[in-house]
Amino acid sequence: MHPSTPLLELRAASKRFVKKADAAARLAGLLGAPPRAQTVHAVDAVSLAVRSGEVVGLVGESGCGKSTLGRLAAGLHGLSEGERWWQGENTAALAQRLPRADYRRHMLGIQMVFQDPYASLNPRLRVQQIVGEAPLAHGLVDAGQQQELVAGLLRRVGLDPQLMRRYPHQFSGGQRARIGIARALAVRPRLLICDEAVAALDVSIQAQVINLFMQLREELRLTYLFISHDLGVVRHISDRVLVMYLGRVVESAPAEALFEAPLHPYTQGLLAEAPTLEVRRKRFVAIRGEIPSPMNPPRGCHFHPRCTQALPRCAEEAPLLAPAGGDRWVACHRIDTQALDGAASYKTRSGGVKNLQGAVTGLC
Ligand SMILES: Nc1ncnc2c1ncn2[C@@H]1O[C@H](COP(=O)(O)OP(=O)(O)OP(=O)(O)O)[C@@H](O)[C@H]1O
Repeated sequence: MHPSTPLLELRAASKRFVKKADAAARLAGLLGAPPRAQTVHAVDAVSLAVRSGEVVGLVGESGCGKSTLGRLAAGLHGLSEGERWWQGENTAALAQRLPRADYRRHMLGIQMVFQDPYASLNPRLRVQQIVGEAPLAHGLVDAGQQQELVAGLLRRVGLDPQLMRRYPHQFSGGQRARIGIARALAVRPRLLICDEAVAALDVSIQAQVINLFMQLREELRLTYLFISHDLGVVRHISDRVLVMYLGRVVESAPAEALFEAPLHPYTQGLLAEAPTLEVRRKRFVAIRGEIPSPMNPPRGCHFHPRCTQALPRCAEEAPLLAPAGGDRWVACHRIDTQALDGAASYKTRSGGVKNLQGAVTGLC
C-alpha cells in the first residue's frame, strides 16, 4: 500500500433504513389507506478518508448518523449506496475475489469498540473466552496459545491477567471498558472505531481510558475513528474532526482549526452550545429549532431551516463539501461562494474532482 493511500475510505456512502409502519399507523391503515413503510436517510452520500496513524473525531447531534457511519466504516452495516475501501482496495471487489474466511480475516484490521461494554460482553463467558474467542476462530492462535495471548492483552490494557477466569459482572465499568478494548486488540487491528466508547463512564475513569487509547496509539501505531458527542474529549484527542448534520458531513478540519474558528454555521452553533469549551463562543449564535426527521430531510442544505445565515439557494441546492484552505473542507454555499471567488488560492487534493462550477470536491 502506498504511504499516501488512506487506510479507510468511504466514497459517497449512503445508508437507508426502511421502517415498518408502527401500531398506530397500522390501526389507521385499517380504516383508510394501507400504512406505508418509511425510509430513514441515516447517512447520505458521505465521503471520508482516514489516514494511517491519525485520530479522526466524528461529532454531531444525537440522531445525525454518527453510529451508522461508524458501523458502515466497520462493515457492520451494508452500504445502500457508495463504496468502502480498505488499504487501497474496494471491499466489495475484495469480497468477491477472496474466499469468505480470507476476506473476514483481512477485514479484522477494522475493529469497533462500543459504548456500553457490559451490553457488548457476553455475561455467560469468562474474560478469557471473550478476549480469546475471535483470534482462535480466525486461526490467529491455536488453543494452546490462547491463554498466553489473553494474558498479554489484559496486561496491555492495564488489567491483571489472573482475572481472566472471571465473568463480566465481576468487573467495574472502567475494567469492562478495558476488556472491550482487549477484545478488539486481540485480532491485531490497524483501525479502531470507537463509538461513544467512554460515554458510559465516570469522568475520572473516562480520562484513564482515553489515556489508554492514546498510549495504544503510540505502542501499536493504531488509527482511530472516534465518535463522540463530547466535544471536549474530541478536541483533546483528535487530529482532525468531521462534523455531521442529518446524515451528511458538513465540515472537516484539523481539530485546533475547527475549534478555534469553525466555518460552517452548524459547527459554530454546536460549539456555542457546548458548555465545557473555551472557544470564543460569543461570536456564535446557538442553534435554533429541532433537528428535522431523517425520514423527511429538507431539500437543499439539510441545515438551512435552522441556519441564521441561509441564502435562497440553500433551500434548493445541497452544497458540496469543498476545500476551504489548510486541509479544511466545508459544505456551505456561503463558503463555497467565497471559494469560487478566490479559487486560485484553493488547492486541489489528490483524488479531488472539479464540479461544474469549478469548485473542488473530494474526500474529507
Ligand atoms: N437499525 C436501524 N433501523 C432503523 N433506523 C435506524 C437504525 N439505526 C439507526 N437508525 C436511525 O438512523 C438515524 C441515525 O441514527 P444514528 O444512531 O446513526 O445517529 P447518532 O448520531 O449515532 O445518534 P446518537 O448519538 O443518539 O447515537 C436515526 O434517525 C436512527 O433512528
